[in-house]
Amino acid sequence: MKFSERLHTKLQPIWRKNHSHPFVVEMGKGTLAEEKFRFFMVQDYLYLIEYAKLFAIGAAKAEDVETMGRFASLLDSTMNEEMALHRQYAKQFGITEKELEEAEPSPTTLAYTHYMLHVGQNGGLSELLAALLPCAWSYWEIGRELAAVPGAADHPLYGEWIRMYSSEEFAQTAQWCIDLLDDVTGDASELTLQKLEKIFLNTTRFEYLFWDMAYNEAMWPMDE
Ligand SMILES: Cc1ncc(CO)c(N)n1
Repeated sequence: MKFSERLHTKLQPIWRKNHSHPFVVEMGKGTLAEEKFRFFMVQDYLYLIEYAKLFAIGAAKAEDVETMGRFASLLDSTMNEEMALHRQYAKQFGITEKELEEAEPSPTTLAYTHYMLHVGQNGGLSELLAALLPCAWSYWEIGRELAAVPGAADHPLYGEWIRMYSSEEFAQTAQWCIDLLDDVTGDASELTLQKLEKIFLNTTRFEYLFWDMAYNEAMWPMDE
């Protein structure tokens, strides 16, 4: 069994919880409150600034030119396509790019991005991939699931988001990360696989926290 299949099978219970989070479900139905989406967009922009750095670190850690080039293009598409979606939504909400960049990260955004960057900076390529894979993979699956809901992809506010994450290009990004992780773990020991599984589990859990944070618009509770 490929390592990615083992991860996907083993983590199905949490994976399902992520996909059935009210934020995700309501986005598909088109009933999600606009303020929750607005909160998510801003936090996700801050998240993506840090997430993109993982691709830069991946390029630096790549062991061949082809892999290095793929990381470079993932860095480019995250910053210039995925983040362009957020900038476009921000404009619609009357938030300037400066306000977007200078927004205060929520505790969950801080914890998630710092965990990923810690793993990416201190581990090898396989640790870095285990940390970033749940992000690309779960959004791809969520995009596809929501696109299958009749009318969801045409929703005036959420349709654009659904079309981005169910796009062929986003699918290719996720698939490339899956294949590379399988490739680099081809002859890894069971002990190594277990360590990687923990990292994948943690960022999968952080994905849940991120939906939950957005749904509850959760900043530091002691500041309220
Ligand atoms: C929190 C989060 N996870 C994954 C993605 C997909 O890139 C995203 N935009 N945000």
